Amino acid sequence: MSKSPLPLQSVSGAEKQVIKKEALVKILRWHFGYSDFRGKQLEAIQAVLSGDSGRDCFCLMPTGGGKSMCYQIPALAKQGIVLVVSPLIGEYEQSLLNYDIVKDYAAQENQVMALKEKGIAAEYLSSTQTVKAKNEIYENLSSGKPSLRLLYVTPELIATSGFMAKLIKIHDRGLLNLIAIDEVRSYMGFNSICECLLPEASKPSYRKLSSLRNRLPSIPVLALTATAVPKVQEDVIDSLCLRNPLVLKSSFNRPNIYYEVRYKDLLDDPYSDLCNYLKSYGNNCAIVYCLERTACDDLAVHLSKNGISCAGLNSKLRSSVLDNWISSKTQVVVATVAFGYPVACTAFQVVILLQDGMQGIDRKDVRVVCHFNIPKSMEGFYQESGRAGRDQLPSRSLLYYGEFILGNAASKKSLPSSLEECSSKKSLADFRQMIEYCEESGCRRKKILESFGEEVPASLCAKSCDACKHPNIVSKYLEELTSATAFRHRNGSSRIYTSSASALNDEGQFSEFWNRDDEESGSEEDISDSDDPVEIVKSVSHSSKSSEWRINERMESLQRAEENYYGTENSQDKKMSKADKNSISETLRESGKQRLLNAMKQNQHRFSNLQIDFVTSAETLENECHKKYEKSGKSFYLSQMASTVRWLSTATPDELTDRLGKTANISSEAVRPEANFSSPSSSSFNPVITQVDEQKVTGGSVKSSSPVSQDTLPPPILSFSEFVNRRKATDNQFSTSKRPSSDGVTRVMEKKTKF
Ligand SMILES: Nc1ncnc2c1ncn2[C@@H]1O[C@H](COP(=O)(O)OP(=O)(O)OP(=O)(O)O)[C@@H](O)[C@H]1O
Ligand SMILES: [Mg+2]
Repeated sequence: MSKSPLPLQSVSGAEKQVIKKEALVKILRWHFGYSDFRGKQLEAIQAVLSGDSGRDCFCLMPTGGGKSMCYQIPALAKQGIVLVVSPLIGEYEQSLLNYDIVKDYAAQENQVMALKEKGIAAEYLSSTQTVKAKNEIYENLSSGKPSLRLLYVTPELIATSGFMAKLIKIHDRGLLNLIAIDEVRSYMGFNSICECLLPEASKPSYRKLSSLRNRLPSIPVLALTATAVPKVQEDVIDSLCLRNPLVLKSSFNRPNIYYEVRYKDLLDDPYSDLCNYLKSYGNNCAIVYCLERTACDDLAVHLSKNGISCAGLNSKLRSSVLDNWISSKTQVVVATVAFGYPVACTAFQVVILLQDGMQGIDRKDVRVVCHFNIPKSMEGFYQESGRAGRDQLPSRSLLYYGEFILGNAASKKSLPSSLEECSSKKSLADFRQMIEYCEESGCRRKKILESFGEEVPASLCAKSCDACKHPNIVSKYLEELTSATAFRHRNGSSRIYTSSASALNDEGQFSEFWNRDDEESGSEEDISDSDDPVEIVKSVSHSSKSSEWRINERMESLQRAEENYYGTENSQDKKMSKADKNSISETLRESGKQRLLNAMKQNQHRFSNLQIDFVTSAETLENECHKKYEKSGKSFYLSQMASTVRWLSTATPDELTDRLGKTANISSEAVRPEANFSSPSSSSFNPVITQVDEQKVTGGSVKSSSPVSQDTLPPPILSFSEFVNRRKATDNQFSTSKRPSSDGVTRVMEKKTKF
């Protein structure tokens, strides 16, 4: 299917300066079949086509807003070529960070294919193309009358002298119309984070984009981005040397997306919750983002088991998975989330594709985008959730909020400290916005838009987020979450997870889940929100003054939560009057034990050398959860059970032994050295829980299944305040300079501590 461009004279308006709307709409209809321009498209197009040499333009439009059209129409409205620069990781960053980078760039390929299908002459130049294909493109460019209208290139190519020389030749022949720099945020985000560490000689190629302006001063530059916080906007204009650009900013509001957060801690089983959610959307298409590679795999298994057709993405499967997805054969794609910027997106091959590739892949009917883990930044979240509803039809963004990780010094490798500091500051601030999005009441949409500097009334949302639609329910969840957090602190667990070498799971990845040992040994100086040790290296800071305030804030809020908890403990009588309503039936307890037992069996490969009685151990852990319920209510019990099940999926044998030991003072049947329970035929896998009665633990430890009697209480576990104070004391012993007495947090802790 080939369409010849419309005769050019029909687009020249009577006024020489601006091409008339009607002429441009004609082109739009002829080539793309759309009846009119959207948002600021027309203004952008008219700006770059205005006058003799066009005007620079910086166009901020939401994901799916139709940015591509802003350079595709100019390419068809004027003889000559539009050069489109799309982001790709540079060689220098590759070698610096030693990442395994996927070099081909699906977005470019995809756009070019779509244009060709419409009969528009477009090509891309990338390292994945054959020499023959590249030569054909160059031949076309140097021919008397090139047929090419759009040429997509990477910033790396722009930076090469060979390509620049060719470009100048094209320009000198009067054939270069416009330079469009798409997804410009990617360069600038990277710039902001990492620029400080790059030696001058190795400045990445995106920095050399400014040379386009110097070498080709008469060609208008159109910069486009879907997300740009005000600071980034300034960066873009400066770095690209835009001259008096027309800045066009559309609202980032995506009115057709309903935003919702679900709290993992309050869910019985987030996996089934997600399955049910996706099922309720029938055969519609969805994307699920995960933090960890293993979580992707787990989720893919869960979804498949539940009859949801899905595919995880990895480098080998990538093309076929995407093909299937684009052609609607696969309903759900489970994807690993990226850090938000290309440099950090490359730990897994799939990520580049997701972050950048997905941007160009124009599947419009994604109805649900789910984040199974908290994204690293609002920008990333916006981009990813923005994959939903590009056809403007009602769609949903669902975020499962759970725990996050504090990385400690042990996880830091050998990145230059300047990088750590730069990336840490930025990532902490970014991450904080996401926590606020999840943990604060109030309109979610407003929070998203405010993070991009847009002031909007809450009424804008029109009840299309959970906080606006069900404010009471959301407040209740948040209250429960706060109490659960405090309660778990009282009982030795935390929603903040310190990560260290021991928190690495079998595959060398960081667990999302709490590690009790780490809490005592870990440093609270660093926050990492990464799924990969290499990423963590980048996202944490050694000296990390920048992260300290975050930690301080976090500690204070946890301490407040803890105090709330003790406050409510005093009014326990009042609470207990609701006991009936809150009561946990024996059936629920039995099913809880079964769940724990199943979780142990599922993870038996990790515990096979640990000679423990799974049935008794499950009972012990359930008792622990039940004991907590007695104090605080059913939701705590459910929350504890859910998090224990999740914890079992990542706990190391030592951690399990330790927890069982702490919980039940076990020295007896819960850990039986003589028994080998690694075989499925072993009696330890007998699922009949009632038999546990015969295996009661004696000798001062667990004596009965439930309820736990006073004399079987586990050894006391430090409260959060005790923990902080003990840390403080230890730190003071080592060095007074490490935690000076002027430390605001320490003083706050001292003042507030009740112990
Ligand atoms: N004026 C228009 N009328 C109707 N549909 C349009 C119009 N302009 C663009 N579209 C369609 O909207 C969809 C999104 O466009 P496009 O891919 O250019 O968005 P984008 O802003 O580049 O998004 P992203 O940030 O995800 O790359 C495409 O299918 C495109 O064909
Ligand atoms: Mg785009």
